[in-house]
Amino acid sequence: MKKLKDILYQVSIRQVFGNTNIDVNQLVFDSRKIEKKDVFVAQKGVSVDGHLYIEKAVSLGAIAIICEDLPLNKKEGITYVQVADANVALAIMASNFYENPSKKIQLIGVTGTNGKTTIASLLYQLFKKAGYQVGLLSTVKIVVDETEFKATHTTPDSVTINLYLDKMIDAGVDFCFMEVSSHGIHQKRTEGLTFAGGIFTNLSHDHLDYHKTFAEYRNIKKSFFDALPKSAFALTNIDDKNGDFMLQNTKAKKKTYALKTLADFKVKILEKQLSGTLINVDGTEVWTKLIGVFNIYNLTAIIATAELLGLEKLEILTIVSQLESVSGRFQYVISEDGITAIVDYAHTPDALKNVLETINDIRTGNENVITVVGCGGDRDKTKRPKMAQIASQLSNQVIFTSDNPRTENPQTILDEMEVGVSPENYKKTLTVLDRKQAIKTACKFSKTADIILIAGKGHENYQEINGVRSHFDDLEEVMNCFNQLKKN
Ligand SMILES: CC(=O)N[C@H]1[C@@H](OP(=O)(O)OP(=O)(O)OC[C@H]2O[C@@H](n3ccc(=O)[nH]c3=O)[C@H](O)[C@@H]2O)O[C@H](CO)[C@@H](O)[C@@H]1O[C@H](C)C(=O)N[C@@H](C)C(=O)N[C@H](CCC(=O)O)C(=O)O
Ligand SMILES: Nc1ncnc2c1ncn2[C@@H]1O[C@H](COP(=O)(O)OP(=O)(O)OP(=O)(O)O)[C@@H](O)[C@H]1O
Ligand SMILES: N[C@H](CCC[C@H](N)C(=O)O)C(=O)O
Ligand SMILES: [Mg+2]
Repeated sequence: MKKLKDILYQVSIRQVFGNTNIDVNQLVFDSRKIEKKDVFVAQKGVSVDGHLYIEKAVSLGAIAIICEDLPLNKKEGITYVQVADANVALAIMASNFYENPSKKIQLIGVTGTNGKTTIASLLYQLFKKAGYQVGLLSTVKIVVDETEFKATHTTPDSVTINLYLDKMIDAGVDFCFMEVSSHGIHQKRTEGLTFAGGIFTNLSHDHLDYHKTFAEYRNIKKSFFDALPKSAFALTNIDDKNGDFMLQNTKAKKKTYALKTLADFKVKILEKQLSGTLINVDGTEVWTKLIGVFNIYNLTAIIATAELLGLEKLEILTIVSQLESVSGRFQYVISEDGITAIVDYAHTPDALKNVLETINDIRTGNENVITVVGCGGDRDKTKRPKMAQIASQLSNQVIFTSDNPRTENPQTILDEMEVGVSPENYKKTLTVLDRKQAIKTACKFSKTADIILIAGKGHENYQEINGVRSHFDDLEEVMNCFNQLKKN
């Protein structure tokens, strides 16, 4: 058992009622999960206020309450601690509770609009192949060296982060690569962690429902670099408009990577094919299975990171040529009749544009590009017309369909997308609400050499409609269609 006073170390406390020299069981922020002797941290959430559940937590056995606003009725025998910021307090307490695992590991955070999962997952692969024990906290999964766990968020809550970092310490992990989302930074999920390095990928339109303005979104990302310690490195994509801005106030060692601008780490693209890309790294030619200029940015970031973490250049380049693409990121299958289907997680305007430009770059000429795309419900609505315009502009045919409608009316989402299509592209577009049928339609429309892009859901193996998640897998669906075509 841990003492409450020990896990409160370095928390900014306003007032204490009761004894802090008490044994506590777990640190919990959801009253529904409270057990005897737990500490309940009340967070002012996005949809409800956790302070409303203080009494419930006490009735279920909580022995201490951490909150921003003290309740009027305090119960005898319960310790109440008023803190300046409950999210920050939770994160610091979570680090203390697990005895600061981030200090015992080389923790690298990856932030930016797109590319976080790709970079973190490739770094995981690279360091595993180099013989290290490695950890990964990503949108797709959490990995403690070789044991996989389900991920629910891109950046989990601070208790979950520290719990897995602690498991990593037990498993002898040397390096952990984690995605740092803007929600994560804003909700202080990464507060109090000791990072050995931070990587910035790029910044473009996303989450403007949550952050309201682009400047606010950008400043949140920057605050991650502002908080890095002097001992860490801060690696930025200097070709990105905001690459420089991110490192303006960091104390960490500033490092840059680029394909175009002068930078500490630079890579040149020599040849692009559907099977991979030939690159030049400081005079050495390397073949990679990764496709698309955006992925070469990701690759440059991982080569730079591996060097900054002390790996030998030759070893890095040898491993780079063996890296496999990440699931649901430009993952492709080719049918027996020679139709290519690409499944990609592009769910932002910039990502969709990059993927379609990549396809147009590697296509040979006469084939058609047929895109199946939708937009998620309960997410940034302003992405919708933009993504529809990009899809219709850069494809020969587009089928708009449902992504994860969540609690929204799927037809409304499609209507909001269609507003973005310019008149000259009207005839290219079609709406098929049901995603399975939309994929089938794309297959029916295509002939030998055509390319079908199924965008937005990548690795996801579910579709969320009205709070219910049913099994759905874009790759599985398109492969079924290809098999059906074969039979007919
Ligand atoms: C919008 C958002 O980020 N919401 C996150 C937030 O939830 P919330 O603030 O809405 O929580 P709430 O329901 O209002 O509850 C407030 C507090 O009361 C507590 N509570 C609530 C009910 C109750 O009966 N008892 C109780 O104690 C809750 O545990 C919570 O502490 O805090 C929760 C606990 O940490 C998160 O699970 C939840 O993620 C939701 C599920 C979510 O969908 N988040 C997405 C948007 C997200 O975070 N995405 C980013 C990636 C985005 C990207 O880069 O693409 C991510 O990092 O995953
Ligand atoms: N460096 C990049 N620049 C622009 N687009 C990219 C880049 N890397 C990947 N993409 C595109 O973005 C999609 C998502 O990539 P990835 O999953 O790596 O991003 P992410 O930042 O982890 O996203 P999320 O915010 O959902 O966690 C890919 O499927 C691809 O279309
Ligand atoms: N991390 C992103 C993923 C979006 C994926 C897309 N398929 C959707 O459901 O909108 C989000 O939660 O906004
Ligand atoms: Mg991700």
